[in-house]
This record gives sequence, C-alpha cells and structure tokens, in this order.
Amino acid sequence: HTSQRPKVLVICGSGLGLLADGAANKQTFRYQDIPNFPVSTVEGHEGCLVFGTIENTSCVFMQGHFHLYEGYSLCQVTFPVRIFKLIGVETVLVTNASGAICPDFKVGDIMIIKDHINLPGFAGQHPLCGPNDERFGIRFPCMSDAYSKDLRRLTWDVGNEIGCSDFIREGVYCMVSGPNFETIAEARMLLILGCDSVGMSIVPEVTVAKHCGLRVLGLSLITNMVSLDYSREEKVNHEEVLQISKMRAEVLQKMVTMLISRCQQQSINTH
Ligand SMILES: O=P(O)(O)O[C@@H]1C[C@H](O)[C@@H](CO)O1
Ligand SMILES: Nc1nc2[nH]cnc2c(=O)[nH]1
Repeated sequence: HTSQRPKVLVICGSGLGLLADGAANKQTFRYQDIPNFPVSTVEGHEGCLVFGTIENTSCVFMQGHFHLYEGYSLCQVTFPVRIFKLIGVETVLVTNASGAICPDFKVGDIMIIKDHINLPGFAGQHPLCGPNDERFGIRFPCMSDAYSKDLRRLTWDVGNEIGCSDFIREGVYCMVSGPNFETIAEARMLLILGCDSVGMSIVPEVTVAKHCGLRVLGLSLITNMVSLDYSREEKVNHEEVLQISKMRAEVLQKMVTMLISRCQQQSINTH
C-alpha cells in the first residue's frame, strides 16, 4: 500500500504522536487495518503508522506502541521492529514518557537514554527468550552499547542549537511492567540501583532492534517526579503524563526533525 521504504523508524510514546507532524508526503495507515499488527489500547497512543519524508530521508512513525500491561506478549510488542528491519530501516528513534527517579531532574526535561535496566528481563520476561532466529541476530547479543554514542552526541548538539540545553539530561532508564506507578519503597530501590527515570516501555523494542543490528537513539520525556518520600502528597496519574507530553511535543518534534535531517547530512554510518 506504500512505495515508501523508510530508513528511520520513530516510535512515539504516550502523547507524542505529534512527532510525525514534521514529515512531508505523509501516508497514514491504522494499525487495525494491518493484518496481524497489534492495536493500541491506551489513551495518547493513536494507533497509526505514518510514512513520510524529512528532507530526503524516508521515515515511518509509529503513533503509539505496545506494552506488557496491555496483555501483549513481548513477541507482539516487538513485532513491528522486525517488520521494519525487513523493510530496510537502519535507525530507530524511540521516545517515551517516564517518571524521574533522579532528584535533580525536573518535569519537562528530555532525557537522552544512555543505558537501560531491563527489570522484566531479569524475571524472564525478555523478547529474545525462545529459539533464536539467526536471520535477525546472534543468540547472545551484547547490550553494553545499546544506545548509539554518535546519535547521543548529535542530540546534545541539536539541543544546544534549538536552545533547549537547559532541559536536556542524560541518564539510565529502567523499565517496569506497570500498569501501576511505583510505590515509594520501589522508587527508593530504583534510586539505589542507579536508575534516573522509570517507565513501562521501549526496552523490549530497543533490545530487539539492537539484536538485529539497528542503530538506536532513545529520548525519554520526564513527565513527573516519582515520590521518594512518604511525606510527599502529590499523586501521579496518566492525565498528567499526557499533559506534559503535549506541552513538550512541539520542541521534541523540532528536535527529532533536525536529528533526522542531520543524520542524513552527516551520513553517520557507525552503529
Ligand atoms: O508508552 P510510554 O512508555 O510513553 O508511556 C508511559 C508508560 C505508560 O504507558 C504511561 C503511564 O502514564 O506513560
Ligand atoms: N513506571 C512509571 N511509568 C511512567 N510513565 C510516566 N511516568 C511514569 C512513572 O512515574 N512510573
């Protein structure tokens, strides 16, 4: 149904579907119309695939991704990554919303993901469990460089250029399965473990992307501060997450659009 053959996949997290707005020549398909594609069940995830171009780079945007807490297996959650690998995608830009564990972070910060902790993976919920499909990658992939250093550096440069260096951070993202937000004891544990932010997504997709040789950049929008203190009265909710995503969507869109066009200009080919 499309002649576009994207080189870049952008996965839009909660409330971040607007990231596709920077693309030209758009063609949109609903997940529900694509055979065997999962459908989005969470508010803030439109459930559409948008093909388009940024400068001369062909891209595809997933407006909404899938979560364990929706009842999907990790095979279903990561299925689109392998589809796009087969279509010819080389770079994956994942975005999501997360809560700050690092007390120095602020709501509205954009955290460049330096590394992650795959907490469900520790408990055997891992997308690469089962027979290894050698067509995609090796049995024991290395994850010590999951997030491209070149793309992280480029993100700092782009952030400085568009004047948002004040709210760009870099840190370690931890995935939990959700759907509940953290207890205070859990949040304190995550701080001790070295996590800077916590959320419910993208680690399975990044793991599968890295396994099949894709280059990955991860940007996590800090939508709330996670309570580390029993005396704190504020309570996090999904509406607040969506509200902050909406507030930052425009700047993130500018950043993503510039990053994609810069990648093309500099033709960074290292993974
Ligand atoms: O889908 P992402 O990871 O962007 O969104 C986070 C995790 C939950 O889906 C939701 C909770 O508010 O935000
Ligand atoms: N687990 C988790 N996911 C989030 N997504 C957005 N904020 C949060 C949070 O505080 N905790």
